[in-house]
Amino acid sequence: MQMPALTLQDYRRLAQERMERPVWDFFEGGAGEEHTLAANERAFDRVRLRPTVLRPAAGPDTTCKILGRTWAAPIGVAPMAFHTLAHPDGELATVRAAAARGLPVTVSTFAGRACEELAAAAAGAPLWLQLYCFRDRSVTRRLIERAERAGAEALVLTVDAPRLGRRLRDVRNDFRLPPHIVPANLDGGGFSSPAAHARAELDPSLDWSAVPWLRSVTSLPVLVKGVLTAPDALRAVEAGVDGIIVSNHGGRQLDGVPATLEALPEIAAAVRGACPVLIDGGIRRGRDVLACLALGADAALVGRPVLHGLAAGGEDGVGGVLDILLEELQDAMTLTGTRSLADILPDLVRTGEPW
Ligand SMILES: Cc1cc2nc3c(=O)[nH]c(=O)nc-3n(C[C@H](O)[C@H](O)[C@H](O)COP(=O)(O)O)c2cc1C
Ligand SMILES: CC(C)CC(=O)C(=O)O
Repeated sequence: MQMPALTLQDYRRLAQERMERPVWDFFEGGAGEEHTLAANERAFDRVRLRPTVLRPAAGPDTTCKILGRTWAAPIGVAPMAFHTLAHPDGELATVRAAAARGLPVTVSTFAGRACEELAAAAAGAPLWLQLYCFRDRSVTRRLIERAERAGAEALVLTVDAPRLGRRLRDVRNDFRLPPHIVPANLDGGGFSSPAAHARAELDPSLDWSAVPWLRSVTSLPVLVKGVLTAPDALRAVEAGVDGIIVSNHGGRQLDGVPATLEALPEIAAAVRGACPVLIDGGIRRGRDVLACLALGADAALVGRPVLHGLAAGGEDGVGGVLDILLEELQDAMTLTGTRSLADILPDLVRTGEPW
């Protein structure tokens, strides 16, 4: 009998057993020598939690409010292309699993399932759309209109990808999507090589004027994803964004940029509550979420582990991954004497040597 998966690492192993090597490499890989990719996870190994004892915190309140909506916990699913590569149900399974737990999903521009069916599956849980800006802005505008009509609640503009990073695993594998894997919310073709398609179609000249442009075509809140420094965070606030996602794209863009957990404190200090600050990259345990909040984030988004759950068991697998994170977060809150997210203050963490 197979042992049940108890950690996100268990799900990672289960997924690897099931996936073909080039697809695994596309999911897992990062840019260049993958130093930043590794640093994202390693940064959490330097965190030391400082519990407060004899402050009963059983059944801690994990709920949080982001952009006026209550999330069951400060945990969401980061946008990732082509969940259909991991499981035929793709994003439908992901959204169902997250929504059943009161958690939000950000759907990628390159989602493999239609945003209308995803919005229906979200059944009232928040659903956001991630945007890549195309050279042909009418493509982006049509995508926004479609998602808005379907019920998407916010737009997440990815700002760290004027060109796609050098993902050497994909280059070596000459990675191609199988013909049946296509972005369900985009028209046209030429999608088989994600790298070549991105190079040809995404707008390399995107600048801050994208934010007022988005405002002119939609009334949805706009977040920017991919900010790593305080000056850029301040520019984002000046541009009037509704939220900032501290992200290095899971180490897939520029190798050599810092781990997101390292970048977070200066950004949170600069933003000073002007808008929500979210983070993604390397979050693999419930207590990692606690560390993100202590260092200034309002919520944390999880990427690859969701694809691992999906590959291992479809909707149930994603549910399993999210349940582990939720239970580990409750565990960490109870054992640190943290009754609600308001109790999570910078003093909860110190930095030490990696475990
Ligand atoms: C397979 C894969 C596809 C991704 N696709 C997108 C995408 O379409 N748009 C985007 O903004 N970020 C994309 N990302 C980056 C994630 O949103 C996120 O920043 C990153 O995966 C978080 O790190 P983690 O995987 O360590 O949790 C992708 C990441 C992976 C692993
Ligand atoms: C299809 C790609 C542009 C999406 C992706 O792999 C990424 O954004 O990391």
